[in-house]
Amino acid sequence: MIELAGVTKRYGEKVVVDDLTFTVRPGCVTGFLGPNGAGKSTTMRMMLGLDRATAGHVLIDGEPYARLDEPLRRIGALLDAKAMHGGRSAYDNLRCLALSNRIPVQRVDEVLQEVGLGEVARKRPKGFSLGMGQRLGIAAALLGDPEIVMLDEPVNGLDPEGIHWIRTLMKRLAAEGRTVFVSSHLMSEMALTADHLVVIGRGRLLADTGMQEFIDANSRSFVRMRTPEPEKLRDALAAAGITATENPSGAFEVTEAPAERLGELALEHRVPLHELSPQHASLEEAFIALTGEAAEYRTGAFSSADAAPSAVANAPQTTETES
Ligand SMILES: Nc1ncnc2c1ncn2[C@@H]1O[C@H](COP(=O)(O)OP(=O)(O)OP(=O)(O)O)[C@@H](O)[C@H]1O
Repeated sequence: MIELAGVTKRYGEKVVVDDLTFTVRPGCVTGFLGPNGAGKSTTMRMMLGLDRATAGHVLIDGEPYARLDEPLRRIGALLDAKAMHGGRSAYDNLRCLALSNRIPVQRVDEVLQEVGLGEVARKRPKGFSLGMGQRLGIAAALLGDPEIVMLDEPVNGLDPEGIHWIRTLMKRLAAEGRTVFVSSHLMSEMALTADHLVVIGRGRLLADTGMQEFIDANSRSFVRMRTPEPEKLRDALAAAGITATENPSGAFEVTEAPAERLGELALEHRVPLHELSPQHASLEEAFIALTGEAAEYRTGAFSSADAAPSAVANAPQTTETES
């Protein structure tokens, strides 16, 4: 378990992590999301004692990282896959890590096999592809067989097979009762992997909630209807007291009634339908709706007005400007 209480990090005048309090629990995959520059890596570095918090504290299974006995056996992390010594073989990199952390050296072969680098164990990481480097970083994180695994953007550079592999690995680690904390910008991947989400924007906590609850709370579900006789559908809906919005392509969007009720209503009024489809928002839509205002760097293509109305209404206030 990882517990953060009031964790704040300032660089000069700039507050990059602002009073974060949340707990990462065992037995599930917790996704850590936030726009570029939100403070995710800084938070992870503070969890590992690599950066000192300006205020507040982080506890790893009840203790600060610095006080952990044999820390690699408690928490394994991938923060920067390029941190390996490029001139030393993959095997030697991990062997040094094992020896300095009193981890049996045979574990090196086990983890290299596990991440699919068994055949290149004697090769130097400087010749590795981005994906191979990520796998080696993950091998290092798993070396001590830790109860807590923390991965910063682990799918960076991985091909589809590699992405599938890391997803399966994280789910297995969580199913074994371990604590898995992972950051990623790939929303579709996160939606498939994480059970729980912690979302930050400009260093502040925006959400700490289950995956489905997050999507439900930050997006709008509706039923889309298309008909060649819009006048008739308008009348039928109005007669039933149901409000619909019509989008520029001519489709009707209804939030007030389920698809079953709308289908029956159309039948009753003899309105031909070309489409009757419930629409559920994706994690990506919910994420953009929640973090749009908090994004430090974004293109002009998105404004909060593009977000679903209910999504904007549900988002916490994040309108203060950065110092
Ligand atoms: N050593 C430092 N000195 C000053 N500012 C820093 C330092 N490290 C990070 N920052 C700033 O802190 C903010 C948060 O950075 P951080 O890398 O933690 O964000 P992130 O959420 O991981 O971003 P990304 O998704 O782009 O990796 C950024 O504005 C960054 O410029």
